[in-house]
Order: sequence, then structure tokens, then C-alpha cells
Amino acid sequence: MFPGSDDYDVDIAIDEEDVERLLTVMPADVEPAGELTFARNVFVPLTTACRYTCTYCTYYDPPGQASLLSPEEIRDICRTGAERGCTEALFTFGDDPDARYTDVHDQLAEWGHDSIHEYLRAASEIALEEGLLPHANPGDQTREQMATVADLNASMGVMLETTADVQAHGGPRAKSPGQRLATIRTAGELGVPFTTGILVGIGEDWRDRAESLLAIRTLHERYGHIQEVIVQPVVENERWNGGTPDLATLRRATAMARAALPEAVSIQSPPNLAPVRELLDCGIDDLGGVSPVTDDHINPDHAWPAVEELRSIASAAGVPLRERLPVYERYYREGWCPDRIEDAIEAADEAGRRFRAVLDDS
Ligand SMILES: O=c1nc2n(C[C@H](O)[C@H](O)[C@H](O)CO)c3cc(O)ccc3cc-2c(=O)[nH]1
Ligand SMILES: C[C@H]1O[C@@H](n2cnc3c(N)ncnc32)[C@H](O)[C@@H]1O
Ligand code: MET
Ligand code: SF4
Repeated sequence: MFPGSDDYDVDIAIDEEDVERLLTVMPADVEPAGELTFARNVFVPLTTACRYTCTYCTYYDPPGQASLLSPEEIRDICRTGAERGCTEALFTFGDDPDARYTDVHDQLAEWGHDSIHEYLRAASEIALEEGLLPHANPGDQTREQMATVADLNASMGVMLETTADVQAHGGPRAKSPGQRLATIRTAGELGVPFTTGILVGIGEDWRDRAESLLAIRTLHERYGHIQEVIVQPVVENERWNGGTPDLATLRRATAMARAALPEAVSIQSPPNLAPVRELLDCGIDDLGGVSPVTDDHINPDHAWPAVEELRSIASAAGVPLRERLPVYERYYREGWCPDRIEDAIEAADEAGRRFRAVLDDS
């Protein structure tokens, strides 16, 4: 059905009638949300080594030049974040650095790790020790890789981006939609609360957007694990001059996401990349993770707004702003969280950091 589906044994059939219905959805057809949520995080870019070469991405460095954060650097970032009231350590970094990056491999081996996932496990331990809840998005993951870190993560994520074969993902080192769908499925099988989303403006058309959202819905219907769907505009940078979607496109794509997913699944718009004030009537109910401490290392030209700005946005929408944890409340209540995560939430409360109050503040 989707490019690469067979390679990863992904069995998702999209109903043509559902596609047609989504293609008619406009902003006026969706209900605005009753509140806006956000999370406070620190961005921990473990490595800029990446197996892929997405043409819109300035994050990755070529072999020989890639960075690798040391355990001490990870601890420093997490400690500062905890001191500044953050709840989440966002581990998002280059996808599965392979044998092309021998220097990265050698450094990991010197620190006693066979793979980036083993290192991610160690990094998640550090975050927990410093009082933060890990949320890892290392891109595509095998079941074995995800299982290596799942018990130390409050939630995990990968952007589906698109189910279409687009040139931006092309070339010899191409992302495969089938592999990304398989990653989202694996999270469902392992019971990991999950964040995903679409990247708008990378060469996909309206039908591709509808099919991508329906593929996410299908996996959520099977496992119930999708906590939020990000509708993210691609933004220009020194590698990407393919433009950013115009407002009408972004409004329609956001409304389409709202219409495609059940109400319990949040629709997130990133306030440093998208004109969120113009999207408030398109069904968004979450503003994602913002950091008082670190840059958005993926889009460093786009600074996070301060929480005061989020408050002003919510007030423009006439709805309350509520802080949340990286794991959504219902998953915590329904017992999805691994023991270590439940313990960390409890320990934060005992230390006066009130993680449960963030959950309860609804
Ligand atoms: O699951 C993901 N979360 C991403 N997040 C996290 C997200 O905004 C929230 O922290 C999650 O909603 C946690 O629930 C980002 C946060 C940033 O600060 C910058 C970039 C991203 C990108 C992603 C992403 O691709 N996937
Ligand atoms: C964390 C997510 O950031 C997205 N990402 C990478 N480069 C860009 C860009 N130029 N604009 C917007 N999003 C981008 C990818 O979809 C990745 O999954
Ligand atoms: C730094 S981009 C986010 C993580 C991963 N490389 C991906 O594209 O999915
Ligand atoms: S978007 Fe992620 S997978 Fe693509 S090149 Fe950048 S770091 Fe690698």
C-alpha cells in the first residue's frame, strides 16, 4: 500500500471513502479546542550523525564532523533544565548512525557502549537521576532498539512526515514510509505512549496528507498509543529553499488532522515554526515542548517563545493554558507508564516539584 510497506510487513489499508471525506475538510468544519497545553523541556541532541540525508534538514553533519554529547554534557543540560522547572528531556538526534561514522562508534565503544541505543539508555538514566522524564525520538527504530530504552521513557516519538515517496527523502539514503509506519506500530506493540506527525510542504500533495493521517489513525485504532499528532510546516534554511507552506495550506492541513483523529488524540502546532495564532480555530489543543534553557537544535533560527507568549496565545483563543508532562495524563492514569517513570513522577512530587500536580491541574 505505501512505499516500503512490504519490506516491513506493514498491513494498513486506507479506505478511499475516508480519503475523499478528509479531502473536503476545511477549518470551518472543526471545533476549536477548550484548552491549550504545553510541556517544558530541554533538548538533548545526543549526536548529529545520521544515516539519512533529508534535503530540508540542517541538523545532520557529514561523517568525520558529527558531534556526540558526553555523559557529563548530558547531565549538565538535564540539571539546568530541572533547576529551571522543566519536566522533559527530549532526546531527538540523527537516525541510527551506522558504520559511516566510525569516529562516533569508536567514541561510544570507549565509553562502553555498543550502539547509540545503549547510549540512549544511559542518557535516559542520567535524565531520570536529574529529575526529568525522558522522551526519545531517535527516528526509525527496530523492535529490539525500542525495547532497549522503552522502560526508561515516559513517551517516545517519530514524525511519520509523509507516507508518500518524496524527493526530499530520496537518493541512496532514503527514508522509507514503510519503516516509519513499522516504528509507530512497534511502539503500539510495546505499549509506549507515542508522538507522531506530518511534515507539511516537502513535496506531498493533499491526498498524501490525508493518507498519512489515516495511516496514523489506523495504527491508533489498533493500539491506542498515539497521544498527539504534530502538524509541522517545513521551514527554510541553508539546505532547503523549497519554501514553507502558506497559511491557507497549514490551516487546512491542521483541520484535516483534527478531523482525522479521535478527540483524545491532541493536535500539536509548534509555536516557533507555525503561525499558531492563525491556527487556533483549526482544532489545535497543544503547543508542544518549549524550552527555557536550550535551542531547537533542528531549527535553530526559530527560537522558542517564552511561556508568557504561550499564555498570551491561549488568551487570544479565550482558553486556559495548561502545562503537561511528556506523557499525557490518561496514559499515566491507565497504567501505561513503566515503573521507573511512575517512580520518577512520585519522586519529583516528594522533592516538591509537583509533577502530579501538573497532571492534576486540569
Ligand atoms: O515525538 C516527537 N516530539 C518532538 N518534539 C517534542 C514535542 O514537542 C513534545 O516535547 C512532545 O509533545 C512530548 O509530549 C520536539 C520538541 C522540540 O523541542 C523540537 C522538536 C521536536 C520534534 C519532535 C518530534 O519530531 N517528535
Ligand atoms: C524532529 C523533526 O524535525 C523535522 N524537521 C527537520 N528539518 C525540518 C525543517 N527544515 N523544517 C521543519 N521541520 C524539520 C523532521 O520531520 C524531524 O522528524
Ligand atoms: C533530528 S530529526 C528527528 C529525529 C530523526 N532523525 C528523524 O528524522 O526522525
Ligand atoms: S531529519 Fe532526522 S533523519 Fe532526516 S537528515 Fe535530519 S536528522 Fe537525519
